[in-house]
Amino acid sequence: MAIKQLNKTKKVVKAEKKVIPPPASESSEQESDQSELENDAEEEEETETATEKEETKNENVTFKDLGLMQPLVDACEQLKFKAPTEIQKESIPWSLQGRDIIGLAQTGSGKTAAFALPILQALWNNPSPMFACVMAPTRELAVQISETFESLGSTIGVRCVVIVGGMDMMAQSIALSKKPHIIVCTPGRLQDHLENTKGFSLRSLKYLVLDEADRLLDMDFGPIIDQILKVIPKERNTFLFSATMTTKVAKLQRASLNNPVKVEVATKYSTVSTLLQYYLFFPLKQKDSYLVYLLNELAGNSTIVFSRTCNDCQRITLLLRNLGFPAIPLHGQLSQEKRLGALNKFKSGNRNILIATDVASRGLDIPSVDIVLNYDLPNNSKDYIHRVGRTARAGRSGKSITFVTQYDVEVYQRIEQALDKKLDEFPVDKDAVMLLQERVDEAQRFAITELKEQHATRGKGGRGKRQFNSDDKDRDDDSVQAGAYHSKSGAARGNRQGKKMRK
Ligand SMILES: Nc1ncnc2c1ncn2[C@@H]1O[C@H](COP(=O)(O)OP(=O)(O)OP(=O)(O)O)[C@@H](O)[C@H]1O
Repeated sequence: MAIKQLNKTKKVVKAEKKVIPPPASESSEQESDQSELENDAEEEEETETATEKEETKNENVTFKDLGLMQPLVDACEQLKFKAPTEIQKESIPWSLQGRDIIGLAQTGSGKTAAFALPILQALWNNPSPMFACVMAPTRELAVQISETFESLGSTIGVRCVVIVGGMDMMAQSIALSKKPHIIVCTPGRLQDHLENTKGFSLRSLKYLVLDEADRLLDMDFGPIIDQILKVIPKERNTFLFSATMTTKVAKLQRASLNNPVKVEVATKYSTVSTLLQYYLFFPLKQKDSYLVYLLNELAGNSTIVFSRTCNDCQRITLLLRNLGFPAIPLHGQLSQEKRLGALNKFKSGNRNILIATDVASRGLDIPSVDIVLNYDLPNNSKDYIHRVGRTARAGRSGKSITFVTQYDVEVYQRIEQALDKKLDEFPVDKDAVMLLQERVDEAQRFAITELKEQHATRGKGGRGKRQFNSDDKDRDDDSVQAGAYHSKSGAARGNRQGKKMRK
């Protein structure tokens, strides 16, 4: 194979190279996981230096040229995919040749179809139940991947099932007994079925995909993946895809790849050129005022606000609703039904402000997202890349604004370092922000009282002991969207309905 030297800029590249050296010890693996969280820069040093690349020769490649059969070419056309994206161009021919793939490409660059299309073609050529298993780190992402398989495979009658936590085990067991072709799952629930569902096994599996592979191979999921890998055939194809692929040998070792082709369509922490990234620096005590100011300024845009914890997510939602913003929360302490409901409302435009934890940071494809606000800084550069990647997808434009307080400077500088660029400060009218402070403080006090009430309800062990279910339901109705929010905790709040912040 013709090979050229790695080009550090955003070039389409191709590589063929055995990347799996001998196993590392468990302890060194844990250390490396830890250091990855603590310092992204360290990982950079471990990037393989010998990776060999080749530039794309033909810019006008079609889906047909990649070797895809006509029904799949037709499906792409139906989805209005005019031409393959770079990662599709570079990986699909290898996948069709039966190679294992490590695929790295920017957020929103079409990685899902890059792994789904060759699997669907292989399924067509050799149909069998339990043909492929796709794992994803979040339930919402699993649902979305399944939808992609179904739309791309509609012309060949593919049958998919989604196996994720928070949903009824029995209904899933029944769905599995119907022998679907493709299982899209989160690892924990799949393991649960492998252990407890009679008659279910993955012994005939031909393809395993780890989407957001670096996340799936980390400390949280890794041990479960290890267990699953023990009970699936070694003779299979394995695809790893992510926008921030790990280069840690011990992690890649975990996936038991067989002489994989590494396809990189981006440098490690690159973001798309259509994404405009900004930061805002201010004292911590003004954080909520800045948030409210920005949401006012950016009213009409579809916005995701990322917070660090479920509690913060819930508090910010209540605060914004008290001020008349159509905000909806998405975090791991909501019931699964609520999570999917929130996502659907946001996707459909029914609510245009989603307040989310990192449960929404990876993989979710919501074309209409205009703005990502990092209310709290992400833990590391990888999470930053995935969060801001919820906008500016598939060639569209988008903006991200990251809040930086006096306590965040070090982490923020590490992110800038990883991005290898200095971001611009987002222009604001500071006097206008100051004018908001009093009303925001007041709304904040109400939000905190309300949050305490929610916690008290949960503590009593009623429905959804661990979840923000019932109270949240009260909030999440159309009257809230209209800003006509009525307080349970005092008439005073009702009087504030008129004080809407939105222009
Ligand atoms: N060839 C194509 N032409 C046009 N649009 C495409 C093409 N392939 C995929 N898309 C669309 O691009 C969007 C992003 O794709 P996808 O969700 O697979 O991105 P991704 O690379 O997996 O992103 P992330 O890293 O955030 O998970 C989707 O809406 C998808 O339908």
